[in-house]
Amino acid sequence: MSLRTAIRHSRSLSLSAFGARFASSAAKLPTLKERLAQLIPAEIENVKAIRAEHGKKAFGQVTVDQVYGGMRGLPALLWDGSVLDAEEGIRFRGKTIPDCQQLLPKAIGGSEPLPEALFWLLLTGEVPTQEQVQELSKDWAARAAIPEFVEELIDRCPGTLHPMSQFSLAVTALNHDSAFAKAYAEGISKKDYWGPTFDDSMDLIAKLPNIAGRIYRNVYGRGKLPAIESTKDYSWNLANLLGFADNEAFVELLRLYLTIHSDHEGGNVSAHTGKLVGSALSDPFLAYGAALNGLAGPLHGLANQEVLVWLRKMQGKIGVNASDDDVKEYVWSTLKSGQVVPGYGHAVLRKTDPRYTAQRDFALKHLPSDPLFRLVGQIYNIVPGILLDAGKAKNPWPNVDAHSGVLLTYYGLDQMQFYTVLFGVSRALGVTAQLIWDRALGAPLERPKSYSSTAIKHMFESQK
Ligand SMILES: CC(=O)SCCNC(=O)CCNC(=O)[C@H](O)C(C)(C)COP(=O)(O)OP(=O)(O)OC[C@H]1O[C@@H](n2cnc3c(N)ncnc32)[C@H](O)[C@@H]1OP(=O)(O)O
Ligand SMILES: O=C([O-])CC(=O)C(=O)O
Repeated sequence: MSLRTAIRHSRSLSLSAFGARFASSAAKLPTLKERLAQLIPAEIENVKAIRAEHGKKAFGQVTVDQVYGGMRGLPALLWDGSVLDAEEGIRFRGKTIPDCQQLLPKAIGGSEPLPEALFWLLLTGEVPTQEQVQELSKDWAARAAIPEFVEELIDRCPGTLHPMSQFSLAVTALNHDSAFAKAYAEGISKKDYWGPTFDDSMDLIAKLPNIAGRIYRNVYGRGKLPAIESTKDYSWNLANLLGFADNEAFVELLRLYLTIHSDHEGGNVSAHTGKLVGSALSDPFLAYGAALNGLAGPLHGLANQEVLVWLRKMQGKIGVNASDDDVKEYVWSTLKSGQVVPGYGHAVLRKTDPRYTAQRDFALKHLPSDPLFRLVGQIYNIVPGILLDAGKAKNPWPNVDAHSGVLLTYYGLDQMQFYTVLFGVSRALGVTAQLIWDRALGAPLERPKSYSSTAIKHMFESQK
């Protein structure tokens, strides 16, 4: 088959064609791994064709300011699961959040998308059937148990150790049973890397609820962990492990939460870290442990904790039904003391984050008169103007973290230090999806060039 025919062939295997072919016999629907195995050869050809045609073309200039400025806007990474537009926000394989809410399979009686479906979409670019999603839920439930020594490791952590540190410790320790590390040690061929990477990724995702639940119950004294239920979906099981499955609205919130926090293209700290560490052929557990350490920073995933801490401090200082003027004064005092307003601003986005909007819509539906939700809305009307007046932030609008904590708090999950763990459960979907593709496409070791300030000066002085 010629290159072009192969690419055309891969495109023609769109969901509809594929679905139609298998519609006659539901039993023949491929599993996620089988579907990936079908997609990989054509995608390898697709990438070859892109490189053959465009490989020597330039995106544009790299400026010295970009080197000093956190590489903003530098085109440097391949990431297939999602692409971020500064104005519109995220699209998962071309689909907006409202598209996903409409198109992805849901739980029976539910109205939010299932994160299982989002993972399928991220990996394949295709919307799975209800049945494929159910199979994935079952598969993850079957893989959910964590080794006893990891349970002991978590149990021995002092309650004062931040839940994110406990989370990253436990995820790193899962590398003990890595299929990829074992296969590599046994001399697996490069072309087969993706298989054990897929298996590890599925194990990792499946085990995160038990890890998160155990940390939550240990740190906050919530008693014994229930067993995973194999007939329930991933979010229900996570809610159950945390002790909130009785509340169907909370389970729906988790489904939405895990879907929208999963992926935000490749350059954010957690995604890029996972990809970078994976490029050394560290297995998915090691790569994701590293990603979690990045997510635990206050300018990234920890901002969801910081928002709630900040809101509570604000309420402590100016009361629960404060006037706009009091809120304004509090925001200015935050800025004047050299701190950031958590939950506002973004490295790429220049408009309100659609993940914020999705959570606001959820709040309007489920908790419209909650006082903390009202405060979040009040702040939305105040902070952007102040950040614009302050004149530094390039984006004065709220990001995803400005809204998540208020929803969790409403349902009784008010332990703010735990919030980033939930973010970490979700982000595993996006990071592992790309790790699998990276290994399938033979992505090389990442190793960009660095310069010292002296070298930069010399380079341009010698050009004068
Ligand atoms: C899931 C996520 O990771 S979403 C982001 C979560 N993080 C937060 O919400 C923390 C608050 N926000 C911020 O700190 C920033 O907006 C970031 C880290 C998200 C993005 O940083 P950058 O891309 O560097 O933002 P930007 O180019 O607009 O920064 C320019 C200046 O404005 C400041 N600024 C940006 N956002 C804010 C903010 N929310 N409050 C106060 N100052 C801000 C920056 O600190 C920077 O100041 P400096 O020149 O003194 O260093
Ligand atoms: O894109 C970013 O830099 C940060 C972010 O919102 C995310 O990772 O979800």
